[in-house]
Amino acid sequence: MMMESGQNEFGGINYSRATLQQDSEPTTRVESPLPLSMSDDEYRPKRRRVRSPQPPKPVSDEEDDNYVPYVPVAQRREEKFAKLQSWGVRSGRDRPRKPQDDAEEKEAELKEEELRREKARRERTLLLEAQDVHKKKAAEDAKKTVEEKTEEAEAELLEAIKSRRKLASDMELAKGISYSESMKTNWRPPKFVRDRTPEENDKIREKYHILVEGDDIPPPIESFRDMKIPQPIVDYMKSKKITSPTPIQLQGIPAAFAGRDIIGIAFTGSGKTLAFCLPLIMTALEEETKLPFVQGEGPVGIILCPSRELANQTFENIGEWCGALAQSGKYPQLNCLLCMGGISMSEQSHTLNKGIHIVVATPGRLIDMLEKKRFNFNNCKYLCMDEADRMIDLGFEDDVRNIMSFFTRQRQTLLFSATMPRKIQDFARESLIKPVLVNVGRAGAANLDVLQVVEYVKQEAKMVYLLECLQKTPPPVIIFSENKNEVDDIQEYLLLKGVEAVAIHGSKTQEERQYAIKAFKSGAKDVMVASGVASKGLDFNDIQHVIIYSMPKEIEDYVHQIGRTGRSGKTGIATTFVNMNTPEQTLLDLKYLLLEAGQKVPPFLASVEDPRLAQGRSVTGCPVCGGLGHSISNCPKLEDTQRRTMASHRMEDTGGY
Ligand SMILES: Nc1ncnc2c1ncn2[C@@H]1O[C@H](COP(=O)(O)OP(=O)(O)OP(=O)(O)O)[C@@H](O)[C@H]1O
Repeated sequence: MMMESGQNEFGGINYSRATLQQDSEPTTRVESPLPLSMSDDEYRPKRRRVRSPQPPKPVSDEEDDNYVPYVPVAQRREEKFAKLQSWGVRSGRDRPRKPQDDAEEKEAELKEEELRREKARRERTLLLEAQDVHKKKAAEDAKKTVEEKTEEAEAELLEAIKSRRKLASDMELAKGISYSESMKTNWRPPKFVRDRTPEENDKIREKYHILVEGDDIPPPIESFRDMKIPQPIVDYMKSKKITSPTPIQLQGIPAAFAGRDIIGIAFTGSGKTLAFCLPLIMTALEEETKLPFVQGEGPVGIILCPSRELANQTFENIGEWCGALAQSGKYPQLNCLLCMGGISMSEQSHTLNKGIHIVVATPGRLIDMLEKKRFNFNNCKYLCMDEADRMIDLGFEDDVRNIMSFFTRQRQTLLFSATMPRKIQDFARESLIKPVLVNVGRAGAANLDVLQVVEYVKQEAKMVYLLECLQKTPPPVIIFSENKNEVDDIQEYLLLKGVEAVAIHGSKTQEERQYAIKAFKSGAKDVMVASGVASKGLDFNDIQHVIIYSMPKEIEDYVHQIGRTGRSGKTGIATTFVNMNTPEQTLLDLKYLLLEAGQKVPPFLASVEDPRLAQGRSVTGCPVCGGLGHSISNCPKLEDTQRRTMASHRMEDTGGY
């Protein structure tokens, strides 16, 4: 049915935006929206008002109604003069002039002239001043070095990408809820520690190369016993050769016990897991001791991990420590739930049917469980993110905010990683409450216990050379490749050559992934070929050798990959294959990382020149990815983020296809 514009099918008026605007702004011409199928030429609005018989003028209704024809000024003056004459009013023109009138008129004219000149003078001065400012700025710009100009441009770029929302739930952001004080706990350091002077504390930190930032930083404590950790856990750790805390633990654990939000950065294999799990176990123990949990209660805290493998590993660690507590007979049993894709929750119904103290989760499954109300966060007060830079970066940021929205009270937030670029650190600092930053070594630096060997291997020679390379050390060995198909090809080749190899990558089923990890961890298989999945946080026993078959674009990934060896004070080797397919910038990142770690730089890598040095610029780490070989303007991670963002916008624009 054809309808008149402005009318709906029931004869009523359609209050489109256009009509509403016309009502409120009668003098403004408003374009009516065109029906999608019509062009401008086709569209002739039908009006309900009766038109005048005159031909339409090319103006809008309002102009039409109020139209006053233009009369030149001179003509208007003449008409006014004629009108006054007809009323018998004598104008100045025919009135006899007195000398006094002439003087007054002259004076007025002079004044007017003076005012006009003054105005012109002022305008000229303003113009000159503006020109002066412009010239000065141009001169200043000309004086700036290329370095200064580039730095300015990069600062602008950094500022532009900084504009992300605070890491808090939408509700907290909307209601402007922000907490100013850290969480209160009952834990106190022993008296001899409390009595230390700040200088004494600094000396201890210096001894362990611990850098700290923040207000009222809790003191470092050099023994687990002095941290007041329950004896059964201390004994259990001893059985695992964990006798004294590592640097991240001796500063991180007291800070977490004191209820502080933490940004914890320490190299791969330095014991971060214990640093964030122990405080949660202690909190859960305290709550359980006060009032035992029953079905439907808990959790007290959650640990978020970016991958299923890492979640599973952390869950197993917590299970062992809680088991040690319960087996002592002196402490209650604490229940921990693993919440991740790929496992059925019915498998864990025995835990769900009791009170839950701790949840270890990947974001997606956790959100799903919370939405289904399988448990809630009414009593949850501890949120830790492992590999936090990965969690905050890219895809997981919104999931994390979503998870935060299930908290109904203040929480203690802890972020841990071996790599934490400045951009993420700044962002985290803004989002946490009075955070303590604990930094052991440069964020993103390689573990010094890993001997890094970089070899030039032609693309076509890689596979054959791999076999030779495997001879460098006894097993276990991990081989990393960036490409899933390549992972499969390498495994197939090794199997053909009689090497016991398993493979793991994102396209494998959960069972296949679990089988591969189990077989490798138990020593049943000598070699694991992996894509990025296995690089972050996985703790395999005594890996002797990591072979990086294809160098990752992002240097952070390289740091995590070589970090699968040389863990908990042991040494290991990492061999990396590069060739002319490796981007120059990646090579430069690698070169600086080797130099920083005091490793041998092979001649072909040493010859890669840094264009920034030719421009007279200094070498500073990229704030987005921490790479030392490039600046923010050509950061591969930023490019990747932008590509993904654009792709997701395109998906949204096309309704997800
Ligand atoms: N105080 C300690 N003394 C000796 N070994 C320890 C100590 N704390 C932890 N470990 C052991 O060190 C290994 C590495 O620990 P963990 O996995 O926590 O490292 P990480 O810092 O999280 O590494 P990544 O950054 O790769 O995740 C583990 O096997 C752990 O049992």
